Amino acid sequence: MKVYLVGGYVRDNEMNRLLGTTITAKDRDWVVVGSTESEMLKQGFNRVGKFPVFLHPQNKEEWALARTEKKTGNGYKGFEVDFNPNVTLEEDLSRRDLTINAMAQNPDTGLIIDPYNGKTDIQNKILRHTSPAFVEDPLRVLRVARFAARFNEFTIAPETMVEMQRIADAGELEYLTPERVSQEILSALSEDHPEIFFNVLRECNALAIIWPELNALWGIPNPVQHHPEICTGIHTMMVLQQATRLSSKTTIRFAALCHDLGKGVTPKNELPSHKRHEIRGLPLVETSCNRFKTPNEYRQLALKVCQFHLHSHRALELKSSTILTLFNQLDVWRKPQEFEDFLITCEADAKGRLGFEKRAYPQADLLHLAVNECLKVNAKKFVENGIHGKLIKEAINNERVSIIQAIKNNFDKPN
Ligand SMILES: Nc1ccn([C@@H]2O[C@H](COP(=O)(O)OP(=O)(O)OP(=O)(O)O)[C@@H](O)[C@H]2O)c(=O)n1
Repeated sequence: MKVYLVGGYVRDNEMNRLLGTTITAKDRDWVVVGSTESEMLKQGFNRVGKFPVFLHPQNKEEWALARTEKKTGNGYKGFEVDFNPNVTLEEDLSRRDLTINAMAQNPDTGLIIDPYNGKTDIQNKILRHTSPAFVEDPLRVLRVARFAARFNEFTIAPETMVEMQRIADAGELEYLTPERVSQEILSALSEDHPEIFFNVLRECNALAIIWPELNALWGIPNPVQHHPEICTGIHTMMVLQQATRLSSKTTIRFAALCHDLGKGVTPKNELPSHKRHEIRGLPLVETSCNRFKTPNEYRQLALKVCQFHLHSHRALELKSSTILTLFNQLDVWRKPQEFEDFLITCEADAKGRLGFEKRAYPQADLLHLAVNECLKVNAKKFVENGIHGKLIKEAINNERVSIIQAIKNNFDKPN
């Protein structure tokens, strides 16, 4: 039997060598040629997962028998896998998604085995599918989009884009499980250019299937004075970029994507105005979160940003009592960190507009300061002064409103 390093580990190291990048290569994956399941088990490997994949008994690295795959049904599940010991390294590499992911390395000599010219594609910064087997796994449409978001200087080969469109148009993406789609989306959100992920999915007609509520935003106009970029889809991508610049949290980036979903359902006769889009957006955020089974913190932040982002933008003009109501609605007393994330997302919304990128967002400073000062007010002082029952809450609220008013007085109104 022979073993080779494969996949992301080889790709990342070759990128560093050929392009001078400094990617920390992830865990090592191995492919085993000329062996069998029983031989692997005899050597102490443990079998994991559905495919002939094993874990090394000591270091727990993944070792997989070389295999070929043939599609037998729709979507991701219908596969016939052949892992007989005669499957060659080249055959195994040919079933892999992209040429840059289809290289192997001999661990003894360091030699790179590169039958599909992955090195050349790295040098030319091209994401190119390895073989016709690409279409056999629809998840690859999302993977390519994710790699485009990660390696943002790379372009997708035109012939690969054609294959991606073909997969989307054939309805194959509908067979992907929500878990796999969600995993790809959340991991794309942690890349440096997540907006590229969504733009690529749009380009190959996949976004309409994967996330129709988001896709609906392209072509929906906004009033030009607030949105020189006009299109809500373009605006949303700009907000995502700003959110990415301001924070590494994927919850914030997800909320940025969801904040204007309501604009996609504004009645045509009301355009380009979007009254009540914050409320109209709420069920669409819920639908999106249900579909992707997002963890609760994603849903909570996205709903709050969707409903209250305009309140944040208008903070300098709002009455102090309205600001206090906003704080109560946002539950800032119990969730101060979520409130910070809310403010960052609102700032991203304000800056994610053509020509507005460098504008200050004093609203966040005001609200941030106001919450911190309001948090210092507690019942103790009022109890000591003989106030009881319901009146305590009222006294706390009154004091908080006065504090907010004093802070507002110190803030300049925007021009
Ligand atoms: N749908 C898939 C998933 C994986 N692979 C192959 O399996 C390897 C390992 O997959 P995985 O660990 O999921 O991804 P990586 O390419 O290592 O990328 P990442 O850094 O995102 O984990 C890939 O390089 C690729 O050769 C594939 O061809 N098609």
